[in-house]
Amino acid sequence: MERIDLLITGIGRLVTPPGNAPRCGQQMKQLDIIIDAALAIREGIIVAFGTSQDVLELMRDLEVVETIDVGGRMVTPGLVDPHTHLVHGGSREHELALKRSGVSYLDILAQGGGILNTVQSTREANEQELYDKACRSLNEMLLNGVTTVEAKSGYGLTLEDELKQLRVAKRLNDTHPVEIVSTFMGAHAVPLAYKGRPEEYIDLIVNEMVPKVAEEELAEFCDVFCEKGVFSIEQSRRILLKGKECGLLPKIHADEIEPLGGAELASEIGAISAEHLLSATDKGFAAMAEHGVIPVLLPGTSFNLGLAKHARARDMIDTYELPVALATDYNPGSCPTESIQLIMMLASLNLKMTPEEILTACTINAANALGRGESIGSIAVGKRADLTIFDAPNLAYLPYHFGINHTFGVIKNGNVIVWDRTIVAKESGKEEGAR
Ligand SMILES: N=CN[C@@H](CCC(=O)O)C(=O)O
Ligand SMILES: [Zn+2]
Repeated sequence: MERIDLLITGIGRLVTPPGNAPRCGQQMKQLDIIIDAALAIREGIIVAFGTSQDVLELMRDLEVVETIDVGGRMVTPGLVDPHTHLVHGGSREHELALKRSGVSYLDILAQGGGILNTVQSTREANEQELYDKACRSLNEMLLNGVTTVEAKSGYGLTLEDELKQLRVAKRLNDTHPVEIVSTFMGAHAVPLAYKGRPEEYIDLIVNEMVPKVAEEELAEFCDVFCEKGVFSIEQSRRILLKGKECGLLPKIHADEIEPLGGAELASEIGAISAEHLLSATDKGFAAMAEHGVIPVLLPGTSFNLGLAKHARARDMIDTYELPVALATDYNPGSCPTESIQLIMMLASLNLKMTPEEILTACTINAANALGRGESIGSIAVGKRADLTIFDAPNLAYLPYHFGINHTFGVIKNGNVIVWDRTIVAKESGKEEGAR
């Protein structure tokens, strides 16, 4: 008799974007909704879902090992956070007064603070300390309903310290229920030791760091902070093309503060995504649409930096038909929050995205920004059983009732990891190293 490992019943509302591909433009509003649903899982994979009546009929002759009733709650695909700086040492609350007095983000960096401050704390921390701190953040993300998280390096800025951050990310992936996707970001800032000699630091990145990270298979992506006073378009191109040559797919922090042309560069070199984009131009959006670059928007960062300007999500969706994704950008400087639900609220408030677009942006489009559209990001037969259970009557309730966590439960790889707002299991079905 065929076996079902977990049957989920009592789903008041099952909500998912359809398919595996990035959802562009008006497609972002189109979701599949099943009222009074059930879902069946075998070996971590969704094998059936539909109305309770249909699924229970299908289950009639099968051996069901475990059944859970979610009490009429709403179920969506597990949320995906495709842009974070998860692994780092220290925190930067001591810069708050400076920020509030009007000193800009880039000026704090130029004075040796900001990112460089966190570089110092990260270098001073050992792997266990970095692991423990990141693990606490990851637990917060999980409790918020997130099942996959991208994590960038970029607070080491020496070969050894970058590898240290990436090894911590790998260990988190091996031991924590949430899946971690690693990005090498040695080009996050020019370290103090190379002040005034950025080309020499870029030589180090290109000649030593990128090949070593690729050889040790410590990252899938390569990212650069392409910004005035940080890395120029030409420098970013050189680093990202080297990454691509070594098998690290390009991502880019693009046009966040100044319209340098990062969106155009992302298009030219075939980046999977371009992120931030507050100052990106129409030319940049058109190029991204032509080359299939996914915009990853980070409304928590513009909010926390107190900027009047926000990413032009409506133009990206309505005019350029881009597949917008959303992320926390969790980091100790510009966006110290793990809460994807706060980001959902800010996407509604400041980016004017609809609840349907927001769910699409946090699931299938975010999954595609990590090259994982085939396996996660939507509820479909054959996809991984990563699900979030919300204590909310409908999707609009999430950005509407803000400032609290609506996640009741999380299923990862078919295992119940969070139940009644509590982490109840430490394993996600990972084969190696699960705690
Ligand atoms: N903009 C560059 N990097 C991060 C901030 C990192 C930091 O301030 O520590 C970001 O994406 O916002
Ligand atoms: Zn970032």
